[in-house]
Amino acid sequence: MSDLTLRFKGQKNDVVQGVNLRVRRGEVLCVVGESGCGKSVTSMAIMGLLPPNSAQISSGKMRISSDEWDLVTDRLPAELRGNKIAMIFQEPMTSLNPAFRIGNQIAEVVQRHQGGTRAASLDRAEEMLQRVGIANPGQRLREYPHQLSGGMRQRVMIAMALANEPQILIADEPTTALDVTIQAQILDLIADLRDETGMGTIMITHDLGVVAEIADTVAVMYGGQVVEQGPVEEVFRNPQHPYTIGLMSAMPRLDKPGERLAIVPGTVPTISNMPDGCRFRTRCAFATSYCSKRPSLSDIAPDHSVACHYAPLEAHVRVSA
Ligand SMILES: Nc1ncnc2c1ncn2[C@@H]1O[C@H](COP(=O)(O)OP(=O)(O)OP(=O)(O)O)[C@@H](O)[C@H]1O
Repeated sequence: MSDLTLRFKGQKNDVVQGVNLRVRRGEVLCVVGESGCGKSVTSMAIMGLLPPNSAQISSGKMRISSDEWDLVTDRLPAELRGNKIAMIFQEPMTSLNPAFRIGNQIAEVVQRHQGGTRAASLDRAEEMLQRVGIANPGQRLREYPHQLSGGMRQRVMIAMALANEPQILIADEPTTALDVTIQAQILDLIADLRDETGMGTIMITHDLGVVAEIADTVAVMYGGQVVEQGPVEEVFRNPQHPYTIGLMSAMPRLDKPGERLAIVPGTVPTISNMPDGCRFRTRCAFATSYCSKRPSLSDIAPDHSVACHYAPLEAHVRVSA
């Protein structure tokens, strides 16, 4: 996705500004940042799920292999949704309809994209339930969402999202509401499916433990902008944007998954109070008047880019950040 910029009606600032995200086949890109930094809005824009009467997209293009569309004028084409790109949410009931048996819901999605008989789609639904680790899938097919536990509903939603082997999976905080054991199982499942099918995954999370466990690349968002992006080991080892350095300074240890982002001093300005230029400058210990000019995301190493006029930061600055 390139150059996504959007605002909500009545706001004088963009809530997402010039965001580029790229995920390759078989890779997991984790998008991290404090609450309200625009992670979910970005994924909803990709999926064409923002309310058209209140969200105004002023630029943005999507490309999945040879399919390209303009997010300003076009919504995600229905033939690609669920087929080339699928999304799972924190709350599975966003995707599941309480009134229908889960087998019928998965089969419906399969038949819509692959055609074939009802019986074949139900077979595929059963296979997918098995694949996501649900015991007695033949029996579960006939149950309604409310008959399943939260963890099972999450698996059903994943089964449904992956039934047509999408090339891109967007997962918005898929494990936040789950207990640690189920969380680990779901992450393993996503990693297995990525390895098996080569899908690219964009995972939105607050949890640096999840990032350390599953990400190949990471994009750090602040105030609706990507401020740093790169391979996960590189960004963890050598963070360069003062915001990323702040997040990492109280970095949870990799053996303690489940810890949330560190608190960076200060609060994110509201959209109407966002400063011009670098949006982090009101919280940045190193800001100068030059920072009222917006820094572009520039490479400081292969594949590692940072939106800061002063990157790469001198070592002594990074120690005191
Ligand atoms: N429909 C809407 N109308 C107006 N403002 C909205 C709407 N949806 C989201 N916003 C605002 O857009 C900003 C970005 O929200 P978003 O949900 O993308 O943040 P986030 O980074 O995903 O946060 P969280 O981690 O808490 O989910 C927030 O300030 C939010 O209040």
